[in-house]
Amino acid sequence: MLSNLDPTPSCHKTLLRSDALYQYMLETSVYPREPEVLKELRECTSRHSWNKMATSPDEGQFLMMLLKLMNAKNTLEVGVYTGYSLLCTALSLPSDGKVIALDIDKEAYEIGAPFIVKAGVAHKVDFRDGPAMDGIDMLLKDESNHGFFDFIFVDADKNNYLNYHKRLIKLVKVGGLIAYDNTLWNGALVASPNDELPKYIRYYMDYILDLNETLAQDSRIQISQVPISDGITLCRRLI
Ligand SMILES: C[S@@+](CC[C@H](N)C(=O)[O-])C[C@H]1O[C@@H](n2cnc3c(N)ncnc32)[C@H](O)[C@@H]1O
Repeated sequence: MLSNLDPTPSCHKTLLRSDALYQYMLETSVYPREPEVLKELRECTSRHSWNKMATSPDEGQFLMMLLKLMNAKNTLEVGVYTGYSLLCTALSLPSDGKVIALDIDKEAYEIGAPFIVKAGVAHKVDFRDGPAMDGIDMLLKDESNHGFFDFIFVDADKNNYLNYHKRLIKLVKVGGLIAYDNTLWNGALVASPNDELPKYIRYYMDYILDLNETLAQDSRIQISQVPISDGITLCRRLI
């Protein structure tokens, strides 16, 4: 199931970089180190109409670095699409690691699933079809999941990010990370009121503004907003 909102602009670069510089970075330090199976998944996804939603390869490389540095073992992903970030995660976990992956779009997940199998990491992936809020509430019901996750990646319905945050802060362990994607929202956060913005950018903009302000005030977390891709805010749980 895919949303009706217009996905026109590329989320793969922030306004901070020129196209040429971004291309240079991809060709010099990202593509040469991108595992073959991720490349194949990216190429397969590029034929899909909503391919701009996929996590960019530079952001994927960054997530893989983070997961390795943290020795992450138990992770949760909210918003899978065809699974680029999911496969980055599964490739970075130890062989007994697990990623629970929540999405309402099983059809998109199934496009990427063969690449997860090909990579030999399917045993680490637990895909759960359905609204992410239900999946998260289900996890919360079991107290053994509280403070269980090393890393949580959130890349789904932006209007719910703050509702997710209220819940996810209980699921991530103290010292663990929640990463919210698209927190620079294609640069629209600083657009002037007269600027023409695609419908879906305008629709979610206030939610992202609210999220950014709320995270900045939340004393339970340390934050770092990283201007990679469309912006990712890392929240390390402190208490
Ligand atoms: C930006 S894409 C995720 C991209 C993905 N991380 C990747 O690397 O390709 C957003 C995804 O969130 C999913 N989504 C949107 N609303 C959702 C909801 N309420 N519950 C679960 N998934 C949702 C969409 O189906 C879509 O696949």
